[in-house]
Amino acid sequence: MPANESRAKGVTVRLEDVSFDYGEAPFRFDVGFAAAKITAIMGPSGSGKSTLLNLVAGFEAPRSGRVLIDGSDVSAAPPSARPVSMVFQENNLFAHLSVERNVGLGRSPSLSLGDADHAAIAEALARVGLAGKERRLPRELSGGERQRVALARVLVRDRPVLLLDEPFASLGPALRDDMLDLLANVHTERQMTVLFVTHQPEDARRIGQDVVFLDNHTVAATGTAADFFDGSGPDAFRRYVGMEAAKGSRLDDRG
Ligand SMILES: Nc1ncnc2c1ncn2[C@@H]1O[C@H](COP(=O)(O)OP(=O)(O)OP(=O)(O)O)[C@@H](O)[C@H]1O
Repeated sequence: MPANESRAKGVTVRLEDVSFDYGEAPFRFDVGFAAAKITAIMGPSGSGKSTLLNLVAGFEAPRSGRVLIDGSDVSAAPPSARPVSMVFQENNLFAHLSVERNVGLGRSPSLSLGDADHAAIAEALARVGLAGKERRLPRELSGGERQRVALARVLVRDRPVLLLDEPFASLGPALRDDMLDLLANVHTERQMTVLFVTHQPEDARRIGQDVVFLDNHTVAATGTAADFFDGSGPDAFRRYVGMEAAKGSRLDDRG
């Protein structure tokens, strides 16, 4: 994209007295996310992290309350009408489409792409280190490269809010570090508002500016990453991080 073309900067995201349920124990979220920051969303398995992202993305609708993006009520808007991109742990790509076309979907869902679109796609693929792999199919890429394609699609889509649901969880530690660096650099350039679900305290600490900690289908604590990680974070969070660290060391023992 030419330097003078305007880019979407991060905007605030707010769940205002949102309630939701899948027919069982209800969720309740009343929480705001600062514009242009990376917020790590953490919490035990089943606490509601993916559900929260799905409410922001529009894959689920609140029973009551409102989802506000940049102050506008998007509660009734379908996902495609929200200024949001989302990257999942895997399966972000269409298996039968080339890298280039998978990224192109971020510009045009019908893949009607003009010269400017092709230039933006090439720039994004170069940015994530995939120049030369445009014609490959997803199965011809490594797991890390597939997540880079998903990130390139986010870049060409250029929405002000980026939702990441454990995007690097299936990658090994070295690759994960590379992806975190790439994400941090892209965030510095684009300044989008990032909601980043992760089970890895070290990932949250490395790129998170704020932390939202969920427990039992609701927000148990919020604060800056510095507050959470300097030892003064909430008790429930310290217990959770202790449990995750213990799990990690058991895995290391096995490896
Ligand atoms: N589509 C669904 N239908 C019914 N129940 C669901 C559905 N999706 C999630 N749940 C339930 O809602 C609760 C919260 O799930 P959610 O995926 O939001 O948790 P999470 O914090 O992201 O967990 P994890 O860390 O394991 O990914 C869980 O008890 C889950 O079983």
